[in-house]
Amino acid sequence: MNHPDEENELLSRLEADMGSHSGADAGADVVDLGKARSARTESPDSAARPRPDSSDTGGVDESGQTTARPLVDGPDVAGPGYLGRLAGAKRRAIVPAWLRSKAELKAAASWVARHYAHLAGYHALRSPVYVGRLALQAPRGAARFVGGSLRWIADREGEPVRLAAVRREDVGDYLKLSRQRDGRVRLRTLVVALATLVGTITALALYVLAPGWFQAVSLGALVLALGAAGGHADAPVVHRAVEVTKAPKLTSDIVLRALGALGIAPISQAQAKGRDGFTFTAPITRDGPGWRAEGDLPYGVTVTDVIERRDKLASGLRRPLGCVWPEAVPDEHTGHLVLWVGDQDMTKAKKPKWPLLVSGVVDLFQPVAYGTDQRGRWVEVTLMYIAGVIGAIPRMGKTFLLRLLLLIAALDPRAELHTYDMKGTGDLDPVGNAVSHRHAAGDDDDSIAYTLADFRELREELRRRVKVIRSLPRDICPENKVTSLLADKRSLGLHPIVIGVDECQVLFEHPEHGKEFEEIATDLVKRGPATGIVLLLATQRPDAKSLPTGISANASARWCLKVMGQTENDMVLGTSSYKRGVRATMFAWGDKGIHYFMGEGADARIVASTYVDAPGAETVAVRARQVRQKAGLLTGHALGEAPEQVTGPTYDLLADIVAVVPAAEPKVWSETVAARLAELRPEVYDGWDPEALAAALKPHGISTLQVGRRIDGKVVNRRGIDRSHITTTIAERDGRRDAG
Ligand SMILES: Nc1ncnc2c1ncn2[C@@H]1O[C@H](COP(=O)(O)OP(=O)(O)OP(=O)(O)O)[C@@H](O)[C@H]1O
Repeated sequence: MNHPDEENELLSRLEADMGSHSGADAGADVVDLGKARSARTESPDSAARPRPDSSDTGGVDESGQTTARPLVDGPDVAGPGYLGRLAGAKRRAIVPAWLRSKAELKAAASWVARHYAHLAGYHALRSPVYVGRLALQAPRGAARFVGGSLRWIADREGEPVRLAAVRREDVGDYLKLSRQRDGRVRLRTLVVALATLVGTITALALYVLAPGWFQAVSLGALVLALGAAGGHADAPVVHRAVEVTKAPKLTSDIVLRALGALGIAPISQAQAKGRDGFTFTAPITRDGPGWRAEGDLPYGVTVTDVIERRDKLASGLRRPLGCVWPEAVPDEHTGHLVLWVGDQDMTKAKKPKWPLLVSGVVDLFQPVAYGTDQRGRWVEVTLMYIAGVIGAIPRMGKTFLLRLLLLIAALDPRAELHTYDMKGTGDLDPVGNAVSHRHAAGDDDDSIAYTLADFRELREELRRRVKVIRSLPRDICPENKVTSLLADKRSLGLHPIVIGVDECQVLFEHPEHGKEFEEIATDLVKRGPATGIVLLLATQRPDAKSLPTGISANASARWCLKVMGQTENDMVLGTSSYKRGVRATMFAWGDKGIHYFMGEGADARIVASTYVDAPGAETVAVRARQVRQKAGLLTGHALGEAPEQVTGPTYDLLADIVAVVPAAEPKVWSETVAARLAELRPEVYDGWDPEALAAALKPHGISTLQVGRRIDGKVVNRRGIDRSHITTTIAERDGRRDAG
């Protein structure tokens, strides 16, 4: 039988052959595939070699000239040489990863110890019941023993053969067998007589000589042995103490059976023809608490096709869905499948304890463990230099994940936290109230105003930081970004700022301030990471409205729990993630906290975030607060201080002027502008006169000028503004900002 790749190669050669003839008689060639195949089978590598005869390398055209057929297959020597192959070879780890992990070994050892301690306790408690049951079964055991011995003496096992000889009326055989039986019976009778004698003497000796306890033990052992012999197969005396989860060994047959059941045509067709439909490239091995199989799918089948049918794969493997994790290997071809089958469902498997739950602080510039992968190994995240997006359908663990990340941030005493729980259920309160510089919960007007004021402050802070970084000497700030050392220098004010917003769509969809929130958040996402400002946005409705594309496209860290469709998936995980097989749609409803994590240029990984409930979060936050208190780094909301800007929010004067002066009015008197501004935002502009406006415009480099207006036929000159000056200044400012 030909291998599929050989067949494909053959077909492409035939196509090439047909193509070469097409000039003379296009489409007229009839190719006998059967013959061609058998020719191919006879000479397996002949197709790859250019053949010398002219009929194969070309043809003869009408003018009698030989036409050279372009050779598509190279000469014999193909591919890298020995050294090249060695350089490109993939070395398997000498010590498997799971053996290198001390934590994993420790966990395994303690599981084994606890398992046997449980067994011992369970059976010790039930041992009197076991003894009673065995004693009850002992008479039956004794009867079986006597009956069995008598049958043995009488050579009952030979009886069927003797009867067969009788039926055949074969006198010779019968006599031979009878003689043999007589000899056997004599010998066995002797053995039994001797054993009975020895047994009786031993019993008598024990009765006379042995101490009482020894007699009791011996009698007990005899009764138990007879009890065990008298048992029924369907009524075991000793019951199971542990229902061991049946995690059968993953074999190649099981993998092939499961792949064959996926309904992927090329695999099914190959298997129907007696081939495997999957080529294992490495032996199936233990990998952490599970099995790992690796190999190539048939041509044209991608790992994505398998991931899409994860539920069918689980059915084929006869394992729970949470145990079955097909994955693509990023630097391999798209048909290279790694199948990891865990012993236990990922959601149910016991997770290691999060070390930060009980002790320790964090350096946000360093990676910090926040979850575990399918194999139970820690997955780390570096919260600095990122802008992150968390997306999921409701109730999958989005808020818990955001809170977990904020707890990590809280444990770096330098980090200034701004926490916004727009859902308003108080999920972020443990962090917010303990350590946050700014914190609000709910989507009422006060919370929105508070958040807006803070966002405006953050925008100013971002601008300040950009200037500070630009002004720092190269040797101190070589990469033009905040480093851990720079963050330590309090005089520079470049400490990490971590902003977490749950249900961020509330901000971006706000009828009045939505655009401004979007503008500031986009700026923070784009320029924040380098300046030490980290924005983490969580939403349960990842679409273009709730997560503006300027933000979702620029986020460098993405966490995607279960979502329902391709659009949401790609919105959170990045364009064409779904196509590449990174599909958070495959998570089951019960996969709470399980998500795809993509960050820091790394490929998507499946992670189960550490479960820290509200009391746990409170404990960690209290510890974080104590550390901050000691370092004198507790500020703002955590100290009970109200922000200064809430009652008098900062504003964008230039944008406001453009809003109130339409393009049809190129030049307007200052008093008109002031009146319109006061109408737009009375809390800010009420009481402004032309002088106040002129003073406010001065820092922007804009001065007022004489504007003449015809009133009652006379030209009246007053101070005013030229709208084009305002728009030019805005364009310059925004241009600089974008460029920055
Ligand atoms: N890492 C986790 N491991 C196990 N269970 C979790 C995990 N994270 C969250 N859960 C469970 O999922 C539930 C929902 O979590 P959470 O409130 O974070 O969801 P959500 O996506 O924010 O929901 P909503 O959209 O309603 O705000 C929690 O009550 C918790 O029991």
